[in-house]
Amino acid sequence: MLFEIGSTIIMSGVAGYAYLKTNGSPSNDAGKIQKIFANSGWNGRNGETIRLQRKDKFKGGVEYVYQIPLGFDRKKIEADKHILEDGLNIRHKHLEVDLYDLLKIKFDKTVLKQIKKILTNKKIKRKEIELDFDGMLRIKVYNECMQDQHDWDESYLKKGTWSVSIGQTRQGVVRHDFDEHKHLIIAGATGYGKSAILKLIVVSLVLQQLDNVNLHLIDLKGGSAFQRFKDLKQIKNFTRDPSEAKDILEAIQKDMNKAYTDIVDQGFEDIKESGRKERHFIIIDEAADIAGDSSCMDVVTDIARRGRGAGFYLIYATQYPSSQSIPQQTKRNIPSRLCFVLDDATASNTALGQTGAEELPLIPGRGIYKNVKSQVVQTPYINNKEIKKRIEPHIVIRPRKEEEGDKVEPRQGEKGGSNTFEFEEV
Ligand SMILES: Nc1ncnc2c1ncn2[C@@H]1O[C@H](COP(=O)(O)OP(=O)(O)OP(=O)(O)O)[C@@H](O)[C@H]1O
Repeated sequence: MLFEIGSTIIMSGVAGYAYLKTNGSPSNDAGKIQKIFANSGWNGRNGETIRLQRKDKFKGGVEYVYQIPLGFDRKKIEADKHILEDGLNIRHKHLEVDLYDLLKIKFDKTVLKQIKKILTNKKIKRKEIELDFDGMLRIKVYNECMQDQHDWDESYLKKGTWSVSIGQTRQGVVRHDFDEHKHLIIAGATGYGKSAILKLIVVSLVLQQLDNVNLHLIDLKGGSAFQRFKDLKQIKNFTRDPSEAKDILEAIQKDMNKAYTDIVDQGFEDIKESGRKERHFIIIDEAADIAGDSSCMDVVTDIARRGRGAGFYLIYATQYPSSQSIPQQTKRNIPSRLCFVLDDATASNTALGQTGAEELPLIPGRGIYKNVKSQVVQTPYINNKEIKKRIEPHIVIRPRKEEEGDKVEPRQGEKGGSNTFEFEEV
């Protein structure tokens, strides 16, 4: 009986598979792509269509290489990539079950369970695509979604450098090298990973450049994400109070001016050429809260413009990207962006200079990192327990206010000792 049910299902599966193959219906991805291009008006000016040149299989997907017609607007397709992705994920009346999956079925009492599993897997799998242009249009179709969490470990560090891991793609780790690309704007709706990546950047900088990194943390979000860092010996300024932000920014600007003059006076073009080792990071989390204060924003813009040469790098995070929270001049001086999901295309355009962030899946840590080119990444995730473990050896117990006059020297924190700092877990 079981055998009969199983073999009937398999035979109808094989028949369905053969039907789809011979019928030439656009159940195959190449056919679907061609149809989507025609229906979306993405073809060339005279209606010329893209032409499939090659189809290469790789592990986990297929790459389709197309010749593109004259007048083809690649920006339009990049912006509307989701249309292509949605089209490829439209299901037919027949589920596109692989013949290979059917042939793997074992005829025992679990046969129905196995078939159900194959069909369920098929239903929840979503294809994702990547686009590339190099004279040809390359569309990589992946059979499965990107992994939705990458736990951070020490292998993400690159000791002695200013290059920090910012994301993971299918091809590997994506890094932001602050000495090369300098400042960074981070945007994203609440709850999708801004604080998490800021914490990871702080931890990475501390562990990679223990003696050379100077951190200025301006945490205006009202939460306590940065609180755990405030007693690190690398912290030069820390505030959660918007009214203190202006004084701190002005003091940083003064130091930046001095560093800049020293470097230029010594005949160097920038800090890298001067061989100086120290760098300053000004990290502002919720930048929108100081956006209305023109004196603060003048300093921010000045750091964005002149900080690169002096080794003063800005990391500017906001959940409300608008022309007010990210002024045009600041934006122009910060080409690197990391953007998590945003409410709409306008916000994506403001933060990223392109649409797309509004179409990201609702997965914490999923973002678009844009430097020279933009790519979808999953930011590595470090939890608070791991952060505590990593930074604890670098905590110093600072003198309390009343002791300051007595010039008490800061002491190094000891693991498990009486100086162990208490952390607030958020
Ligand atoms: N890269 C990631 N991988 C997996 N989970 C993540 C990642 N980043 C964040 N999360 C999860 O999402 C939660 C919210 O992240 P986070 O606090 O960074 O958001 P946020 O954008 O800063 O939000 P808010 O602005 O409200 O503080 C985290 O507590 C964590 O559980």
